[in-house]
Amino acid sequence: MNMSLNIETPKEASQPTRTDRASGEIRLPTPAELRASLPLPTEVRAQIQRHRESIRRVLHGEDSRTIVVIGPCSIHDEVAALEYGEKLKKLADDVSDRFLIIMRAYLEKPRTTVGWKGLLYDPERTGTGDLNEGLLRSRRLLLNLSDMGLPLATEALSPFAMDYLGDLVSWAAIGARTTESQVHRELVSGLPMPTGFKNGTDGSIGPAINAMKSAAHPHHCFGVGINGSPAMITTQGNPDTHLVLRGGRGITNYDADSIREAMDALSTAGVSASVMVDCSHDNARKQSSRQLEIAREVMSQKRTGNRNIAGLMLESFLEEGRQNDSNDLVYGCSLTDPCISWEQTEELLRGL
Ligand SMILES: O=C[C@H](O)[C@H](O)COP(=O)(O)O
Ligand SMILES: C=C(OP(=O)(O)O)C(=O)O
Repeated sequence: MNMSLNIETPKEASQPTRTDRASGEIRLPTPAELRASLPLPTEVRAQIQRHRESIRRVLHGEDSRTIVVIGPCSIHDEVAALEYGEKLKKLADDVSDRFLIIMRAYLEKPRTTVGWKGLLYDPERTGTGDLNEGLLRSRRLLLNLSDMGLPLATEALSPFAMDYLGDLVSWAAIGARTTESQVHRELVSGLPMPTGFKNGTDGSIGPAINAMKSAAHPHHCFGVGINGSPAMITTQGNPDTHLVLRGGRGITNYDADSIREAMDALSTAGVSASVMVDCSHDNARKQSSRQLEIAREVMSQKRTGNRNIAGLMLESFLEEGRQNDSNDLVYGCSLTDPCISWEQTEELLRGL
């Protein structure tokens, strides 16, 4: 029996027939258009390939250094982000014998309910959103940070965003709220960079381990082609994923027993046993300075033999803490989760 569908293509473009609750549609550039207007220079492309390869080597145990994914919880002010990047680059060079430092350049924020969703969605934070401007400003910022020689990390939240920005990213995260989503697992399966899956917001590591298995596989999935048309995307499978322990439901999971348990579960599942500890989020219970003791505790576990601890994640900015959005913002202070200050960051990383 012939099962092929015979769908007649309309000869003339029909009127939009939205019957759902979406009430607005504004054209965006295609990924190819944005990349052409803000191109990645050849030497920066080669540098990003080298960064990704260095991260892979740490994750696969061929380099004994510790990855440190560090930077603001979210970027709301490009000038402050660039100032932070300059300081971080200098520090990264000074401690490069022990640490492979990657800057958090987080442009999308997953929200528990509602809130500002990041520079990519709403660069002026007016609540009206402007993805056209957000795409331009985000890509420009990533280009400027890359130009300093820093490897960059971001959360891959919208399955579309990586087509616009992914060529500038050396390490990606799938957040606690999306680790269980098939769409995100398909996305990671096609990403060219090492990627960490966070444990769920309830603290469970099972969904992250399942995500690693799924993302290692090829998938066929819905996507948007580089020229902007709907496409079936075939992914190759990503062999460079790992677990990120971030605590959950107010319970921490950075202690030696939790890490051992996680490693046992990873090895039973037959996936990479490398873990990264997120010193912030539920591990720090939203108290930024707790990140300092957590980082020290995890590094001491690594020094006393736990070689599978491949990395740390820290939320850090120029100023300590967080602030609510207002007309009178403190320069270099987070608008989302609380961060450690630059002084605390420098003292921690030089001292570890
Ligand atoms: O990392 C930042 C936040 O923890 C995450 O975006 C959730 O934020 P919310 O609970 O304030 O929405
Ligand atoms: C949102 C983040 O983390 P999580 O998914 O662990 O809440 C983050 O790292 O910015």
